[in-house]
Amino acid sequence: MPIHHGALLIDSYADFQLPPDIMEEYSLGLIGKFGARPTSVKKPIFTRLRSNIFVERKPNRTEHQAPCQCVPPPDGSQGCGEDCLNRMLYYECDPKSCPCKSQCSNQRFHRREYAKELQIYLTRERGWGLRTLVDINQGDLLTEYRGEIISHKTCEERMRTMYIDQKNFYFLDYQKGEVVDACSKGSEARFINHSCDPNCHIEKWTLKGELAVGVFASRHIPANSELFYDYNFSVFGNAESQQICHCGSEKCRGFIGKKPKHRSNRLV
Ligand SMILES: C[S@@+](CC[C@H](N)C(=O)[O-])C[C@H]1O[C@@H](n2cnc3c(N)ncnc32)[C@H](O)[C@@H]1O
Repeated sequence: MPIHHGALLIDSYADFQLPPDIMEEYSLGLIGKFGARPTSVKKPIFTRLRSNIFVERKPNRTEHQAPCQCVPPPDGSQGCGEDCLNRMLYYECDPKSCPCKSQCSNQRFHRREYAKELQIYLTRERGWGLRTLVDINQGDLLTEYRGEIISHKTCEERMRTMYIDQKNFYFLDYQKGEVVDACSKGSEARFINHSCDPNCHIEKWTLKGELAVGVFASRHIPANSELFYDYNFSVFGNAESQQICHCGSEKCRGFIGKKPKHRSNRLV
């Protein structure tokens, strides 16, 4: 480019929109502005993933999901509602074969219909948390919990080595024998804290032969509320190291997650 043209561009103003990926990271506060924090507190560092990484095996890739038997509503409204066979079984419809075509409402992960205005911010007693800046309706998909898919054996190994000094844990059960590890690579869902009276819950949906782990609103969530789900999944570490819960709800059980039954070092 001729040098004088560069100078012209620098001096001129033009509206532009950031690419969707960068815009998403900007609105989460991962770049530029960031939810309120003292200057001494560092931004959490992690690699943001757009899909899970399968560390020890190849992902299943089933291209075709059996079509449901829904009929597209003749008035053009959304199809594949509550009585869609795929929806009832927690399968997303295949965009190529769903009879409702563009009217299908059962492709939320595929279409990335996540909450638009989530923000990572520093809480008082729970470290970083995730909140919504807008009202959320009951049943809405908020975000997807992504990370590295590893076996329980690798998870235990990582806990003994890589994560030995970790105070925060970012694991979620994926399927039998496997865990989503969002410690160093994941999505904003890794910042969702535990509550004994949560406003969100986890649902696992099947999409092209693999699971998508979604965080859904369990009730109406007003703007500026922190998001929580119940970490009722696995026990990490031993009884002595079990973490005290600061969810602040009247139903608080005192500890995060399930109470360990015995005092060995174990996962699950
Ligand atoms: C998945 S991370 C959530 C994000 C984390 N707060 C952070 O700063 O990155 C889980 C960790 O957050 C903290 N945490 C989550 N819920 C909590 C709660 N109700 N009370 C106290 N700490 C909590 C615990 O240290 C837990 O191991």
